[in-house]
Amino acid sequence: MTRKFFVGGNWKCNGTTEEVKKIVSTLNEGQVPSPDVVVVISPPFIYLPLVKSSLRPDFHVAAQNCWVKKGGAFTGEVSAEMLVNLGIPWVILGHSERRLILNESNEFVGDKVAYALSQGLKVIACVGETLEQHESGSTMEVVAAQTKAIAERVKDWTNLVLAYEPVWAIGTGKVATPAQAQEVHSELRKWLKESTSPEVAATTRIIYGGSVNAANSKELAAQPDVDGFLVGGASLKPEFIEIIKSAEVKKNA
Ligand SMILES: O=C[C@H](O)COP(=O)(O)O
Repeated sequence: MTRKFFVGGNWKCNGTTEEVKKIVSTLNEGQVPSPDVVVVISPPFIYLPLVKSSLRPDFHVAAQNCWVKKGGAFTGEVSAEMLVNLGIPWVILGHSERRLILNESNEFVGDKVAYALSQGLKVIACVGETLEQHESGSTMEVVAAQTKAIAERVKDWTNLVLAYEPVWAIGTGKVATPAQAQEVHSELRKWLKESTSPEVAATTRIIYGGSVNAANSKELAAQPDVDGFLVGGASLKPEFIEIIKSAEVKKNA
């Protein structure tokens, strides 16, 4: 069963209009093996229309969050319906920066994932352990609990990509080794097989995020259970094109 390589660029809360135009122009000029890789660019909400209208058509756009249910009197929120209305196909949910800084619980993230999928959005759902949890050996326990909250609410995993992002590797320059990433991805796939179905386990893409750059992406991509990346800092730089090209490693695998 082939899982199409997936590379997401999460711009987080970065960029001015001028910078956004520059990054998009670099992306538009990049030579990438597009039929073999799904590329999804996730700018802040305010730049979604600009990026959507100027980005090359073979790359897709994602929001970085959406509200947990139908819109209404929820000041400051953006609903899944609004994203659909704007023609935004993807949304990132459960990023550790939201789980930890904004106290989004496993259940809340699970509810968001289920609602966004029900509205027709495709979801990149993030899971991952903190440094403390990593050092105490509870990585799988944490990641399984986060994934369980999603699995309890979602039956159809077709439009769901899981991003394993160890918090200790995010923005720190301290990337998980290929072996560490492979171990968690493989355990997570095993968990999916036992807790959902063999088909979901075989077809769901599990992508890695945390200090991915052009220098480490090929070795990470070579791991059998690493189906792509969610890239933060490096997605704002021209090297993002090189990271996308690491999809080539899968062809030769
Ligand atoms: O969503 C992306 C991750 O948080 C990784 O960020 P980073 O590549 O800057 O470490």
